[in-house]
Amino acid sequence: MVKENCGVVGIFSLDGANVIPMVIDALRALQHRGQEAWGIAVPKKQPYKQLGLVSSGVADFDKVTREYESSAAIGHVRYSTMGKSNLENAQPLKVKDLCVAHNGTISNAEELTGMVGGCTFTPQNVSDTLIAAQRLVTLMSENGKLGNALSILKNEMVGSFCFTFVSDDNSVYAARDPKGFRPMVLGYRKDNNTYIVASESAALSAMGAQLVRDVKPGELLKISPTGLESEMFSQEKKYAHCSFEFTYFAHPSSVMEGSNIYLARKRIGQFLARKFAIKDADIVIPVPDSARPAALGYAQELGVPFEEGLLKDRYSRKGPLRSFIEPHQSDRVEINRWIIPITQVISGKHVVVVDDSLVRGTSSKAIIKALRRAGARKISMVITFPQIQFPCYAGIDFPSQDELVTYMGDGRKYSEEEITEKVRQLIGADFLGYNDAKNLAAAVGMDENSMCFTCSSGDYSTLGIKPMFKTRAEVRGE
Ligand SMILES: O=P(O)(O)OC[C@H]1O[C@H](OP(=O)(O)OP(=O)(O)O)[C@H](O)[C@@H]1O
Ligand SMILES: NC(=O)CC[C@H](N)C(=O)O
Ligand code: SF4
Ligand SMILES: [Mg+2]
Repeated sequence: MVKENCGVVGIFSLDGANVIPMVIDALRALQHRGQEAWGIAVPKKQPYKQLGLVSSGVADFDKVTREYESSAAIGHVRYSTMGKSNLENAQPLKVKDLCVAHNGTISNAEELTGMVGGCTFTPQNVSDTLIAAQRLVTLMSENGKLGNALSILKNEMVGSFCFTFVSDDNSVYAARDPKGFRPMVLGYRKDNNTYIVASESAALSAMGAQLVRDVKPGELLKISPTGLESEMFSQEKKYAHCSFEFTYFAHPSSVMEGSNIYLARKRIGQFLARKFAIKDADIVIPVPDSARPAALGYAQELGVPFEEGLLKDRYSRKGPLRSFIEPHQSDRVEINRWIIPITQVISGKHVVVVDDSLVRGTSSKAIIKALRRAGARKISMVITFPQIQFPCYAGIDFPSQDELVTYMGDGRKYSEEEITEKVRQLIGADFLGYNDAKNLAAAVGMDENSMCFTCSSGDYSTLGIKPMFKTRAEVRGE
């Protein structure tokens, strides 16, 4: 029942400008966070929603801009986590007079359905966002304000959220969960006196807005005709910013918790080269696209030539898409099948191939096969994220152990080294090395204890649970 990482945006213009074109630009800039569906909501209307990429709706942009004209709006790009990847579950969702866009996972949505009533839970039909929104609206009718409702919901729910809301009374709200699992920033555009809240600063750059700051974990922002207001609905001090954002999810141009993602990835590569100094390598190549900055950092640190040895086929059916966030395994395989090696770069060489993560192993299996076909003499693979052995319940789409490449399934306890060796054999590399949490946090320049590493450590204390691992079939009903 757990996968996530959508992109959310909320915009309010104090000068009364029509913010719809800005929402569209922001959603396009957040496309890497969700490629299944997108939508926009304004006060007093049902949300506008479409399946597919934002760019595929280009023919309707003018019409949407006219028909949904508003100085207050929210938007969403979806990477489905609970509930089918269909139009009904696409976001924003509307409950009474509140529209909501959600990045995150409410992993105990099943439990919460008991509190909202009228909903029969099955992993196929439930949308955690809808359950959370229904619960919030109920809590608001009992307790008055959104801040009060969030301070209750945070104790009832397990998981993570960054919400943007637009209400029929013409206000935009944004809230970030108390641990700050998912990213969220506040921006401002001077020329039309407009505040923007978005998952990443890439969305601000896309519309010529300035980054003001990160939204604080546990903070609720309200933007209305009287301006910007902030209140804290939680006083939590121990944060758990998702470390996976820094290696894979976020856009390289974004600034997150004060660090630019491209530069952070380059440093992660440099630090990884100190951990695995493969001095007899002939070339260093990235797995396109997200590992590029890390591979560059790795190569520069080691003094080994950086080359582009693999290219994504951007003309194939799913060519421009990210494979990992596709909902179906067949599409993940298809995207990786069309990564083309350059034989003249690879042939006869000891290649260090750098990737940002090894989760289900779909990508590495395909990549190493392609490098062998292109005549690589030796293949060493280094991964900028630590070994993933445990499901994520706070943000990314691997809700079960059985879908992970590290899962051995025989009930025996394996050491990290033994698992690395098994995975190495499975993907067909000559060497496999994973980063570790300490090295990764040091490269980003953050305190390791303020970051989430649950999927590698198995320590679920930040979520306050001791999970009973389920299979993907049980969790997703697939
Ligand atoms: O082990 P896996 O389950 O295959 O997942 C990890 C791979 O998937 C991601 O790439 P993706 O194809 O999503 O796109 P990108 O690198 O171009 O962003 C990630 O960068 C790894 O390459
Ligand atoms: N990726 C997300 O953050 C998804 C939000 C929500 N859980 C959904 O399934 O739609
Ligand atoms: S468990 Fe892993 S993927 Fe999930 S939020 Fe934590 S670091 Fe990110
Ligand atoms: Mg990749």
